[in-house]
This record gives sequence, C-alpha cells and structure tokens, in this order.
Amino acid sequence: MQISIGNDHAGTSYKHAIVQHLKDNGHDVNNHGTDKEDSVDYPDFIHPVAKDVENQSAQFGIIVCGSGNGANMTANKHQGIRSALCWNNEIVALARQHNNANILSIPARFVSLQQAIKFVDIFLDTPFDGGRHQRRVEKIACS
Ligand SMILES: O=C(CO)[C@H](O)[C@H](O)[C@H](O)COP(=O)(O)O
Repeated sequence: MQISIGNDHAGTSYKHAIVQHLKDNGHDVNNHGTDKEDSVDYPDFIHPVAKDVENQSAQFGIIVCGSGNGANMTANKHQGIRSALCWNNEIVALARQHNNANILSIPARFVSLQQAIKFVDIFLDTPFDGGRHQRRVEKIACS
C-alpha cells in the first residue's frame, strides 16, 4: 500500500519509527519530512501529504505533530481529505469504520510510540463500514 507521511519537529522521532514499521510491513512510503528536530512550521510538511491522498498517489496519509491539532486542521483544508485526530485505539477504528478517514493525525506529545504504531496498524487494517455512514460522509464535503 502507498502511504504518505509528514510531520513537524515534535513528530520527527515517531515518524522515523513509523516509516520503518511501514516498510517492514511491505508498504511504500512517501516521506515528506521534516526529518530533523529543528523547529519548523507544520503546514509546510502536512500539505504535501494531503495532496498525495487527494490526488490518489497515496491511499492513506499519516501526519504527526505535538498535539496533532495543527496537522489535522491543515490536512482537513483539502477538499478530498477526512483527517482524524486520534488518541486511543477505539477512536482510530471508528475513524475508519464510521468516517472513512483517509489521514491519521497522531499527537506525538500525548501518546507513546507504541501506541502510535498500534494506531497506524489499526488505521490501515480497519475497513469503512459504509451503509448509513456513507450517506453521512458524503454530506461532509461543502459544495
Ligand atoms: O499543531 C500543533 C499545535 O496545535 C503541534 O502540537 C505543534 O507540534 C506544536 O505547536 C509545536 O510547538 P513548539 O512549541 O513550537 O514545539
């Protein structure tokens, strides 16, 4: 599966571990950085991930910053994006099952690395339920 990933300086260490985990599990990864710990502006590294998912050059995106909020707000500015800020396993699963989320936003300063990697696995392994949720998801997009 083609996955795009991006992060700010608060998410760099988690990003590196997540990229390795994804590659170990046979996924292709577009890493949009940042790859350093120097302070950066998260929109610069999140917009490219959202564009990849929006133009379907990646099936899913993973974005990582300190609280997850700024990255999530940035990604959701893109028309075709449903980015979910998640902080426990159930919320990750529901983001896929009920909201057909295509980007996972991880709050690196508030969850452990082990939790973050588990969130990625749940996100990629959980299908959208469709049904009544499809009707609701279609109403999210503003015309
Ligand atoms: O998007 C954020 C805030 O909503 C992220 O948490 C950033 O990583 C955070 O703002 C960075 O803060 P810093 O003090 O500049 O490291």
